Amino acid sequence: MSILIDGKAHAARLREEIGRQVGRLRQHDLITPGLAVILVGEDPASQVYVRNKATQAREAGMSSFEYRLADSVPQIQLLDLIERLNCDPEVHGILVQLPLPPQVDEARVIQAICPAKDIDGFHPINVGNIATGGYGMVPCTPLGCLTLLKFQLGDLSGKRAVVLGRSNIVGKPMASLLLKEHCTVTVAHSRTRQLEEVCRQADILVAAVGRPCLVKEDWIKPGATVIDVGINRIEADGRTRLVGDVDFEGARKVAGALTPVPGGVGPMTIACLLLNTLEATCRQHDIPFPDDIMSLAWGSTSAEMA
Ligand SMILES: NC(=O)C1=CN([C@@H]2O[C@H](COP(=O)(O)OP(=O)(O)OC[C@H]3O[C@@H](n4cnc5c(N)ncnc54)[C@H](OP(=O)(O)O)[C@@H]3O)[C@@H](O)[C@H]2O)C=CC1
Ligand SMILES: Nc1nc(=O)c2c([nH]1)NC[C@@H]1CN(c3ccc(C(=O)N[C@@H](CCC(=O)O)C(=O)O)cc3)C=[N+]21
Ligand SMILES: [Mg+2]
Repeated sequence: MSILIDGKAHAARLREEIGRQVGRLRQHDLITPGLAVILVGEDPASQVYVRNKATQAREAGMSSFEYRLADSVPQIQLLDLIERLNCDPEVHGILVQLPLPPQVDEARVIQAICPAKDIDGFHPINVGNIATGGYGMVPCTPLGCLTLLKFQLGDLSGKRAVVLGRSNIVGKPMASLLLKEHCTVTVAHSRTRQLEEVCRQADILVAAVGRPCLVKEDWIKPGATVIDVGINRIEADGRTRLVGDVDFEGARKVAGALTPVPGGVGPMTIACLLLNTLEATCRQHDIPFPDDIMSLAWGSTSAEMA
């Protein structure tokens, strides 16, 4: 049986540490980190995430500003709001929940966000800086995955990593981060041939495809570390249930360690969003922050703790 990587517990620890740092900022520097979240439309799942983000931001001592816009909102109105938030000194981080409705140009909206306040790490300036080895905001979901991987495995150098999915918000930045950690990285997607064989090579398998239970037991190399990013709502026995992109019951027979859904990557995504907001706040006020923001995320690895 494999080790269960408890993302929920990790995220709670990380949020506590963030809360302490926020307390310090408020007391010594009289600054309260502020997070603005924009939600367009009424997608129920998105509403849950936005609510969780706002609640957890407040619990960590941050200010949270929520903007709910109608599905039919004209693009110019969204761009105007972003411009206002860019100039607002009480807002240190801006997140626009994706996807956006068809009348809105997603790339245009992302580029409107001031890169220093782009806590999602989606702005081309941040993407480019990360890809070329410089400083940039790191997207929250891949950062959460990397944090869990480093906790579980310590040094990732030389490991074979397979990232399943190539989206701008998960797959591509995940591959970029793993490469930075000196993994040998393969990115697989819907056109990949012999997908199962490719996956079976992986010491580290990150699944981010949005296909319920796609990854089966026999796609996994025995002992591999499996990170399941997928959040899929399925109907089973007349009720909806949340499942990942990995067949959990099968995978736990062969994997060395794996993340559950729920309780794995999801909570880490939100904790990393708060971490990015804290970091953005420090940078905007010229307050020193640990060079390696990860040190806050993984104070100690499981190997060190054992
Ligand atoms: N836990 C969290 O915090 C988060 C979870 N998610 C979840 O992660 C999943 C992925 O999200 P996202 O990256 O936005 O998804 P996208 O739909 O943007 O991208 C999916 C990727 O998977 C590939 N793919 C789809 N089907 C297959 C298949 N059968 N075989 C191989 N590759 C396939 C696609 O290939 P191609 O490019 O060729 O089309 C694409 O690259 C979703 O379930 C989403 O809900 C997302 C963000 C955060
Ligand atoms: N600009 C932008 N940034 C994002 O980071 C972003 C986004 N848009 N659009 C949607 C996806 C999805 N996402 C999740 C966040 C938390 C959970 C989460 O907390 N999940 C809980 C369960 C929550 C539930 O019950 O639905 C868990 O896995 O345990 C899931 C998914 C962030 N995303
Ligand atoms: Mg997408």
